[in-house]
Amino acid sequence: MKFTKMQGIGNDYVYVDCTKTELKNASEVAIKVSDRHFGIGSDGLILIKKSDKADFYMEMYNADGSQGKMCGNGIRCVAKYVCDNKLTDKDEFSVETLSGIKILKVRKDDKGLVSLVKVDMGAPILEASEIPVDVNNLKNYSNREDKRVIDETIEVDGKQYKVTCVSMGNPHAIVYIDNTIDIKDFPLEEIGPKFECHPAFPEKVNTEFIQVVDNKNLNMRVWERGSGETLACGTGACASLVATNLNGLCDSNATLHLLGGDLNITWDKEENTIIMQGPATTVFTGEIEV
Ligand SMILES: N[C@H](CCC[C@H](N)C(=O)O)C(=O)O
Repeated sequence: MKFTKMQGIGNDYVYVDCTKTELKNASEVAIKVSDRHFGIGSDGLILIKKSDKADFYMEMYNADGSQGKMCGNGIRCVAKYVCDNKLTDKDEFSVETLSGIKILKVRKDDKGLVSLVKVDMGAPILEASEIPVDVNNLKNYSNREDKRVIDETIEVDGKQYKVTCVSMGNPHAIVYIDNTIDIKDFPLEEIGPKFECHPAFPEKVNTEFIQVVDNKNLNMRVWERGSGETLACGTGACASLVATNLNGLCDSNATLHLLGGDLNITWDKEENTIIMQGPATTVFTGEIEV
């Protein structure tokens, strides 16, 4: 199998061009190639396919073989792949995902290669049942009229946390940590998995831990459903901007500072859509027996 290894601010995936050939057992292949010792090493596998509703189709798998419905860092790399490999000559095009069709705009460098990608990530989903969140497994859910989950209480491993939940086509729980600690010292490996599999999240959850630096800058670490800690999560950055704005802690545009780099996120309230802008990088190409 020919592949291209790419990363979006350190969130790295193995990309396979399936516009002409099909890949069987993608879930098993995702587990194999993601292994950082016995495989290529990645946060998962992304297949680029033809679509009859958009210019391309992105099929995404986490490192544990589970299929993801949307991947923000991944879709930026899909945009770079299809342009740099001349699968399209457009600078603006659409990519179908399990969470709907996304519109992407690329910026190219002086060699004609994509350096920056702007993605219209669509509207944030805030109603508990659509995220989904089972509010019966939150502590004293406030029974908001709008059925949202904003600054509610969740008990994880006997400790209570305030949580705000947002879907960007995939579920996210956002938790705020105070600025007295260095975010790198937060015990993510211990707490992340307990959020991921908490009964409040029937489809599991991606969990972002946020420090509010000021109303234009947020520090973020993330424990991803199906992949564990990643250096960045595009949908998570979008969900975190929305959650933090809903909690009155940041503007509708902010820079998310992740371990792997920065993402600029805007919540266009008029259109009610989230715009994400960030880089996409090709690391190497290769072949592997699968
Ligand atoms: N783990 C996520 C998919 C990858 C999302 C992330 N890598 C991004 O950039 O949005 C899920 O199962 O919902």
